[in-house]
Amino acid sequence: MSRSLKSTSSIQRSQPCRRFEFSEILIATENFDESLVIGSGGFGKVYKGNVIYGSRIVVAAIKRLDSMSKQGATEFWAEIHMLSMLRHCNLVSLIGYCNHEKEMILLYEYMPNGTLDDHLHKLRSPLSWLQRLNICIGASRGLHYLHTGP
Ligand SMILES: Nc1ncnc2c1ncn2[C@@H]1O[C@H](COP(=O)(O)OP(=O)(O)OP(=O)(O)O)[C@@H](O)[C@H]1O
Repeated sequence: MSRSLKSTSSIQRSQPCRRFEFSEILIATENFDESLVIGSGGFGKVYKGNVIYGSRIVVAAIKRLDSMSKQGATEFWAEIHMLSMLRHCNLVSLIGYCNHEKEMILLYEYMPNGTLDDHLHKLRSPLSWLQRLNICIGASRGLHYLHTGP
């Protein structure tokens, strides 16, 4: 997910991606309560939950690998290795991960404004052309950073 629709919170550049205990994930997701599911993708369900990060409590999007997913350990570790080195204001930050027995869980900074898809196709208030232009510029900056590196 790109971060063209900016959130108000931001993860500090200096904060590294950290390993979370499974017990922390269970608390944050209230034992993977369905009421906290905010979406679902190729990796699995995504939950919204509060976690302790550094000295703060932050809202996280918590992606839990589904055993039926075509993605697996290779994609999980690749995501951690790649995203833990990258920080850019137009990319969603990976804040941590949890690997416990067969559980593979990724924690990202929560984006409160929804997805670009929501704004283009689902929400009632249409984006202005200026907003669309700024989204294109932000996405391009994020992509440029991914191509050229930190
Ligand atoms: N950081 C986030 N903040 C808020 N909501 C998120 C975040 N990440 C994912 N979501 C929600 O979960 C849904 C699924 O996201 P996910 O990234 O798993 O799937 P995707 O974007 O379809 O990508 P893919 O299927 O290629 O993994 C999104 O559409 C969005 O609603």
